[in-house]
Amino acid sequence: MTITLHQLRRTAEARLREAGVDTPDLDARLLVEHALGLTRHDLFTRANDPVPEPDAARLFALVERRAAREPVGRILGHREFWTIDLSLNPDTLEPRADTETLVEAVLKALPDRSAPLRLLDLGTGTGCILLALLAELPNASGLGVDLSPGAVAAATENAARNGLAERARFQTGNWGAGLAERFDVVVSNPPYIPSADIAALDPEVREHDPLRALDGGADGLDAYRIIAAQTPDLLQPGGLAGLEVGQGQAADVAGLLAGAGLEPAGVFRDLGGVERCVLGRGRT
Ligand SMILES: C[S@@+](CC[C@H](N)C(=O)[O-])C[C@H]1O[C@@H](n2cnc3c(N)ncnc32)[C@H](O)[C@@H]1O
Repeated sequence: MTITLHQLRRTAEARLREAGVDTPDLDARLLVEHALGLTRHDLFTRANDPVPEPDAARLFALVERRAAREPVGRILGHREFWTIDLSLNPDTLEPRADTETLVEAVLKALPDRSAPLRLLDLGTGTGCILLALLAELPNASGLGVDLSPGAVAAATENAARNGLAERARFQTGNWGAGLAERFDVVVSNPPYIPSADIAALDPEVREHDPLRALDGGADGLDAYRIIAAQTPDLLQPGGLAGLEVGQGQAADVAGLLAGAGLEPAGVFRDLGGVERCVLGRGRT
C-alpha cells in the first residue's frame, strides 16, 4: 500500500507519542526531513506525494532509534544553537537551548561589540558558547578548552563548519590550568548535576551525554569552585565572567565568584524562568 508524505509523518509522530517522547510532532518532522532529504516547505507542498517504500523504511529505522530514547540531535548528528549549526560526537554534550541564556547575557553586558575582544570558554564541548559569541562579535577571537580530546576535535570542526576557524582556537586542558594569557571574557557551562542525581536523569541525557559533561560532584559545584578560583588570574582588569548554572545554584555560584573577588554583574533567567546564568566582573 502506498503511503503519502503526510501519512508517513503522522505515523512517525504517533509512534513517538506512544513511546513517551516529549515532542513527537517536532521530532517526527525533523526525522522525516533528514531521512527523505526534504525541507520544511516540502512537507507542506508535497504532503500528498507518495513515498517510495525504501524511503519509508529508512525513516522508520530512525523513528525506532528515537522511540528507544536516542535524542534527535544524536540521530541527525548535528543541531542548531543560536545562529550556528553544530556537529556532535559521543564526547560532546548536546547543546541545550537554555545555554543561549548565557550567550545573550554576555552580549548584553558588552559595551562595544565591535571591540577586538579575547574570549575564553572553559569546558567548550561542541564549542557552542564560544562560536555563538564569535558569530556576534566580528573582531573578537577566542580559545576553547576541554579535558576531552574528542570534544576539542568536534569544536575545531564546528569552527570551520561555521566559517569561524580563523578566530577560534581549541585545545585540551584542565579548566584554566596552565593558561598564561588574560581574556576580556571568560565563559563556562561546566558539569553541574550532583552525582547522586545522575541515575534519575532522562535516558536521552543519562545514556547519550558524556558523564564527564554532567557530573558536578557531590553537590554539583565542584567545577565552579575551581573555575571561580582561577578566574581572577584569567581575566583582564574589568573583564567579564559568565557561568551557566543548574536550577537552584545561582546564589551559591554568585557567592563563589564574589569570594574570588569579582563584582556581581547579574543573574539571568532562561525562558522557563529558571535562574540560568551568573555574571561577575573582574576588578579594575
Ligand atoms: C556541561 S558540558 C558543556 C559543553 C558546552 N560548553 C555546552 O555548553 O554545551 C561541560 C564540558 O566540560 C568538560 N569538562 C569536564 N571536566 C573538565 C575539566 N576538568 N577541564 C576542562 N573541561 C572539562 C566536559 O568534557 C564537557 O565538554
